Amino acid sequence: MSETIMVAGGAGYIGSHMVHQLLKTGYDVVIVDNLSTGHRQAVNPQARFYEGDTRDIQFLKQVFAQEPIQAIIHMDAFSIVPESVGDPLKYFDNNVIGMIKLLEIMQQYDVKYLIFSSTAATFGQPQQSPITEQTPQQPINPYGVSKLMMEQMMHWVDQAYGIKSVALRYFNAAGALADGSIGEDHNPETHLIPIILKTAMGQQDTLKIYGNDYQTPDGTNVRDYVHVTDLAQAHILALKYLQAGNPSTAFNLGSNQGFSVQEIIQAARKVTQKAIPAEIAPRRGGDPDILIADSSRAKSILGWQPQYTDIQAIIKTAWTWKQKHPQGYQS
Ligand SMILES: NC(=O)c1ccc[n+]([C@@H]2O[C@H](COP(=O)([O-])OP(=O)(O)OC[C@H]3O[C@@H](n4cnc5c(N)ncnc54)[C@H](O)[C@@H]3O)[C@@H](O)[C@H]2O)c1
Ligand SMILES: O=c1ccn([C@@H]2O[C@H](COP(=O)(O)OP(=O)(O)O[C@H]3O[C@H](CO)[C@H](O)[C@H](O)[C@H]3O)[C@@H](O)[C@H]2O)c(=O)[nH]1
Repeated sequence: MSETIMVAGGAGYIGSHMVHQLLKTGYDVVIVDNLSTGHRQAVNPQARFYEGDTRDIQFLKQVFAQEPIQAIIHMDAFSIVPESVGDPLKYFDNNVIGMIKLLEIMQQYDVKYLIFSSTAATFGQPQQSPITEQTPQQPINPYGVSKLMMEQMMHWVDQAYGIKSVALRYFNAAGALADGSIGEDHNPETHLIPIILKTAMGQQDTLKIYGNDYQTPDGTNVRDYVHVTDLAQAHILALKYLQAGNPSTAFNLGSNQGFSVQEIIQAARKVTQKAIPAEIAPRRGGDPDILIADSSRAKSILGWQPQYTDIQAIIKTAWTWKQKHPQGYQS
């Protein structure tokens, strides 16, 4: 019998790719999602879907009473940096309380393995680049703080109850399944690549570049873009790592390459063959200058081998999704 894995947030952008990858690998999948930022249409029909909120322990009990869940992949959270700066309590409420309730249910139902979507935002404005797992975590926005608190809870519940976990600190998730059947659709969209592609499609006139006075070669923020299916694969490897009896830990997941906002726009112009008008706008709140991952530990310990190493190839998958779904999901 195949193992049953719960994907919390499985109707979201990264979650829907996670579900696809698990099903393709032969796992049995349960999705829990309240559709607050996810989409019904992104729910894979081969998985069993329970619509509800992870902060609702009665709802979680109903799910766990019915499903033989052996591990949780915890992707449900709010994750927009500038929004978290304006409304920190929204982030502490959803992210931190959601984690407490998921850990409670794991303890009650003796579920031993947790793989968690953490983030580069836990590092804040790091003093070193690229960022390793040894780099101090000093978040500079409420989103990053909420994720660091969640990582810290995982440490203590391992000590107390033996719940084993891996925190995967993604850098900037990008791209879509190569066939363009699922992809990124947030409303409002705040992420750079989908907004660039909206502009390429003519759905907005001009792309705003949030600041060109950062401490970077061209003054615009530098980020490390990692393909969403490569991220999904890392979770399966992390689960196997825990099931082999290895200790709880964290890994940084990125491409080890940094691209400025200007460089991403240039790459997208090449992929789409569109002009993509852009203008400099004031800084957005909470953006660190440069975030680049050192993912060598994930490669050596998990055997993670990202398939996408070229930024244009990553953008091309997002463009395929956008061309097939110009208005995103219908529901
Ligand atoms: N997108 C990135 O670049 C990035 C980078 C680092 C980390 N992450 C993390 O990865 C995870 C997934 O990100 P995403 O971009 O796919 O976001 P997303 O908003 O597309 O997906 C999150 C999903 O969780 C669901 N959800 C949120 N709160 C919930 C709750 N309380 N109960 C049930 N369902 C809930 C939403 O409806 C949505 O389907 C998040 O935890 C995010 O913090 C994302
Ligand atoms: O219209 C836009 C949108 C974004 N940007 C810039 O593009 C860069 C990337 O911004 P995104 O919003 O795409 O991504 P973030 O780096 O803010 O954050 C993302 O990656 C982080 C990890 O690095 C977090 O985990 C978070 O969940 C996820 O949203 C930033 O410098 C931002 O200022 C623009 O200039 N114009």
